Amino acid sequence: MTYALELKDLRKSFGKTDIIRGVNLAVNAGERIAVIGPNGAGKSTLFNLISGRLQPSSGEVLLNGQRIDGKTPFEINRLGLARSFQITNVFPKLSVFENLRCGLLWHTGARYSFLRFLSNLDEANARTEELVRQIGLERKRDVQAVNLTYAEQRALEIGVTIAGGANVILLDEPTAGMSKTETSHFIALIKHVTVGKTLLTVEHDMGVVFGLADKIAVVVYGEVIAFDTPAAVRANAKVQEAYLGSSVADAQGAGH
Ligand SMILES: Nc1ncnc2c1ncn2[C@@H]1O[C@H](COP(=O)(O)OP(=O)(O)OP(=O)(O)O)[C@@H](O)[C@H]1O
Repeated sequence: MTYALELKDLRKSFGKTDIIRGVNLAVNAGERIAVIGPNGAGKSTLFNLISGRLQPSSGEVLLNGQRIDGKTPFEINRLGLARSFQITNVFPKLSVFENLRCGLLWHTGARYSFLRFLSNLDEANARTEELVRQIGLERKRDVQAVNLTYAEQRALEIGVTIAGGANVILLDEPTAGMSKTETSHFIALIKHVTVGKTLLTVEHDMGVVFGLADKIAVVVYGEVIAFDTPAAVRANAKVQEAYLGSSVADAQGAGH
């Protein structure tokens, strides 16, 4: 069976310090995964290893069954994995529509051939209009990105991330900095635009985690100590002790 994303005994050391210590993870196509864990557990490092920003010390990363460890972020993106805030760019002076069309055309390789660019344009425009609708920014279609609200900018970033048609999407804390209302609206939006795609998020907000994820991967001290449904993870004694316990302790500490 081919997984959308598979990590095999993945390891990463910085100098003599082992940060990722033998991670195995197999994600089915179409699953939404939240990666959680205490500060410094290695979540961002894991995302950096998957997206090619960092090279593993050992182990394998497979995207749709194909080895991608050792490849550049650009090559990995071309193979169908998109990460927000890394590969994608929102250009402040371009409108919502123009930003989305750039993301789309960039991925279709239009920049290599002007003739191909022209022949693809009608189709690209239609697809871009659809993206504008998908991210709920129809009324802001022609507004420059710089003039959008914060939540709208984040929605646009998600739109640009999915514009290239990647089937595996990595999002770093997609709702960070949003109000409660914006957050619940945004969870619905993420669910909507990632239907049929495989999604991995790094997330600290437990409301988002339990609202969004089919499965949760709990990373503690460079290892995945649990990978299961939200209900099973919530009930997992090891997780309660290692992670949820510590966040209760943090919350209590913050109250003093
Ligand atoms: N380039 C690097 N060189 C050395 N150490 C690093 C490097 N990048 C990360 N680390 C260390 O690796 C550990 C894991 O960091 P990482 O950012 O992956 O954790 P995290 O789980 O994403 O934390 P947070 O939730 O705080 O973002 C930390 O101790 C960090 O200091």
